[in-house]
Formats: sequence, C-alpha cells, structure tokens
Amino acid sequence: MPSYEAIARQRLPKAHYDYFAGGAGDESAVHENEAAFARLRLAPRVLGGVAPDLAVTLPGGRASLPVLVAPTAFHRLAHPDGELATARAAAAEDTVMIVSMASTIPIEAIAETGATLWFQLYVQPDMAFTERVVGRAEKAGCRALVVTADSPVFGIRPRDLHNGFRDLPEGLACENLREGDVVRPIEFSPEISWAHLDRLREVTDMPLVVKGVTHPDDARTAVGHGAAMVMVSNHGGRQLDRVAAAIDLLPEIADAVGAAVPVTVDGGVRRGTDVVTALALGARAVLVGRPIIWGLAAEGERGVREVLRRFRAETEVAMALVGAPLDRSVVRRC
Ligand SMILES: Cc1cc2nc3c(=O)[nH]c(=O)nc-3n(C[C@H](O)[C@H](O)[C@H](O)COP(=O)(O)O)c2cc1C
Ligand SMILES: CCCCC(=O)C(=O)O
Repeated sequence: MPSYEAIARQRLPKAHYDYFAGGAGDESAVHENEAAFARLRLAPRVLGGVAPDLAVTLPGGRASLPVLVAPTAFHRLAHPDGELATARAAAAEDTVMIVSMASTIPIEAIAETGATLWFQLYVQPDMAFTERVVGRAEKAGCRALVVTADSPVFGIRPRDLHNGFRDLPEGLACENLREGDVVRPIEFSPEISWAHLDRLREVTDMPLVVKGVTHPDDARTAVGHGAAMVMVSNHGGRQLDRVAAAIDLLPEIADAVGAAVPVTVDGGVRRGTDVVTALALGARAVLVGRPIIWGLAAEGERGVREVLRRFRAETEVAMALVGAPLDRSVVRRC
C-alpha cells in the first residue's frame, strides 16, 4: 500500500507538494530531524508493572495522546476541506490542533468543529493589527497563543524558488488576516522581540507559548517573560538550514527549563517510538507537521484521523514496551 506521502506526491501539483515537503537551503535540517531520531536507540525497562497512560495535560488543555497537530499553513492547498477536515480529525481523536495564522479557513469557522484549538501567531509589525487577530482567536475560543519566534525573516527555500511558488492561488487566502475585503500579506520582521511577548501577555488571557526555541538561554528567557510552555523546533528545517535536529536540542532545553513549564518538541516525529523517545528526553508532548498534511491530501478528514490513530497505537505499544520510568536512562546514542 502506498504511503500517504506517496499518494500526496502523486495527487498534488508539484509546486504544492514541494512547498509542503521542502525546506531551507540544502534541506540538511529537514533530513537531520528524522536522521537524529534514527541514531537513537532504546534500552527498555522490564517488570515495571505500570500500564501506559497517553493522556497529557498542558496549559492549553488536555489531549488524549501526547501528539498534537503542529501549525501548518494552507491546508486547502492539500484538500478542499482544508483546516475543517484537520480540526474534525483532531476533535475525533481528542487531541489539540494548533491552527496556523496562515490557515485558509477563518479561525471562527474552524472553532465550530468543536476541536480544542490553539492559535499560532506571527507577530506583525503593526501591533494594533496583531492584537485584533489575537482578539479574534481568543473570542473564537482558542485556548493558547503560540508565538512563533523562529521567523524574523522567511527562510530561503530552493524548491519554491525553482517552482516559482510564492503565494496562494486565486480563490484561497489567509482568512485570519482578512478584514472585510482586504487580506493583508503576512509580514516577517527582525524587529520582533521579547517586548512584543510582554505586550501580548497584557492583551490576552490565553497562555503564551513560544515556538521555535533552539537555545537553552532563550528557553530560560521565555519562561522569565511568562511563557507557559516552550516548543523546541527548527520549523521542520524550513527556516535556517544546518540547525541541529530538534530532538538533539531537546535535552539541554529541558534541563534549562526544569520543572518550570512543559516543553514540547517537533520535527521529524514519524513513529510511536519517536514519540516515546521525545518523552524520555524531557518533552511533555510532540507536534507533528508533514504527516498530517499527507493524510489530509490523501484522504481528507479520514486520512488525518488515520495518521493520529496510528500514532496512538504505536505510542501506546512503544510506551508499554519501553516500560517505566520513562526517562533519559532508556535512550542510547549509536
Ligand atoms: C507546510 C508547512 C507549513 C508550516 N507552517 C507553519 C506555520 O504557519 N506556523 C508555524 O509556526 N510553523 C509552521 N510550520 C512548522 C511546523 O509547525 C513544525 O514546526 C514542523 O512542520 C515540524 O516538523 P515535521 O513536519 O517534520 O513534523 C510549517 C511546516 C510545514 C511543513
Ligand atoms: C506565510 C505562511 C508561512 C508558513 C510557514 O511557516 C512555512 O511555510 O513554514
């Protein structure tokens, strides 16, 4: 049976498949995210007598499995139902969907699915506009605000340059940036700083999450500025090439943060064994990006659900087989 990725590759226009699959520069960070998991090995514990419990409680709510839907842009490029299909699948599998600011369905409509949603934000240089977008997300019922910090500029992605992929086709738009007939383009600005995070903390009651942390000092600073959670991520290798693999950066960041706030990791998580490895190395949960897109492109809501179901089944079995306690002592580097 072909994989969802193979089906997506066949079904989508090349430029769209490449946008989803690709990354910055030589795509070494894209590959390294997965390769780093493949270098890790497990040393399971036996006779611990503990049944696996997949449920996780986070500042933005509870999930029945420690696998959350990462924020990814442009779901209607993958499937006509777009983010509605993804959200329905997340709701059915009782996990959190982090909605990209660049979703192609407005946040209010996605919220009507009843899914537990967090809203991902690219802070815009126009802070008044940013605050209006945050206000919309909060009013729609989003339970956390995920501020993406790894994108002061947009990464250079050779596949997109080669394909001439720049923007959404006619008829699709970033609906969270629409005000009446006008849809503003998303802006990236190197001037976004910790001061913007402080401002956001004042204007919203949603817990603030900083996504895209790759250095332990920044993780400490994020906590100091009131972050309720820290997301270790190199943006799936799409921003800066040659960033270390997310899973390799996790332990030192988990150490820096300690018990202060939960830490998540994303990038290259493809199997239940990857999930369990991430939990052992200090993550409370993981985010999954591209596998969700492939499920969506292949089979819409059903495909996303199947991807989440597979993660659940694999994580449950891996957790039982790795045993307890699930800590760093069960991970080996080869
Ligand atoms: C097609 C695509 C679009 C993305 N869009 C966003 C986005 O809008 N905001 C964001 O914070 N991260 C975005 N990301 C990064 C993901 O949230 C996540 O960090 C990454 O995809 C995880 O790696 P994985 O795809 O290997 O699972 C995007 C990733 C992909 C693949
Ligand atoms: C303009 C939307 C940005 C999406 C994004 O973050 C990505 O493609 O990695």
